[in-house]
Amino acid sequence: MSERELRERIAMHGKSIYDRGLTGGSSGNISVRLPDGMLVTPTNCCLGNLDADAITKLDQNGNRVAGDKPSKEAFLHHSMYKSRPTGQAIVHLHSTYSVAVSCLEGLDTSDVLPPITAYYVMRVGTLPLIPYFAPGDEKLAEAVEQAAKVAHAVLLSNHGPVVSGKSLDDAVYATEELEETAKLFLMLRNERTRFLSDDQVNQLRERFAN
Ligand SMILES: O=C(O)[C@@H](O)C(=O)COP(=O)(O)O
Ligand SMILES: [Zn+2]
Repeated sequence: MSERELRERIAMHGKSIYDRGLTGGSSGNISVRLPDGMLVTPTNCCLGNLDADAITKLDQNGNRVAGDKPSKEAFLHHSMYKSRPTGQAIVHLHSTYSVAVSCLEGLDTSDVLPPITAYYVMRVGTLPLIPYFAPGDEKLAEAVEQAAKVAHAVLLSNHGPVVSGKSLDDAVYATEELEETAKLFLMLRNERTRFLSDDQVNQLRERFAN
């Protein structure tokens, strides 16, 4: 895809995400890796109203070469790309159910959500919980870089998900699946639930490795 097409695709996904209430106001950010840097949404912009030409282009050192002032999480995206060599895009949202889960006590911090459905295992798999740091804190980027060595999706405590994918479409779809699974998790919290077995999960992981 050309840079122009990628810019338009970021704007298209941003609008779709915003219109469905998956992130509100000016929350969330999206990036796509380029051979010579990355495209990232500008800071304080509404994902529902992105101007493709204003999307920021950063070089490999994080210097702005085009577009508006970048997201304050641009260096977090940069850190995640370092740990995910096959990652081509990253999506960060304040999707309500995922954020709700990120605020719960007593989570398994190595893998927050249980294997409720096959599609969750296929699209997301493992979801480490990152300790709380303020948005834009460099320590947040360092923590994500470490966790992203073993998982392509992470959940920021009291904040929201950050998901990388082999394409922008993949990153968006995985973030949406994470949100649906967070919703199911909360719905099922007080129910006796049959999760997928270890064997079922391992079979899915072998067939659909991320
Ligand atoms: O939660 C935050 O402040 C950021 O993580 C965020 O979602 C939006 O920040 P910008 O991309 O700088 O607008
Ligand atoms: Zn955020």
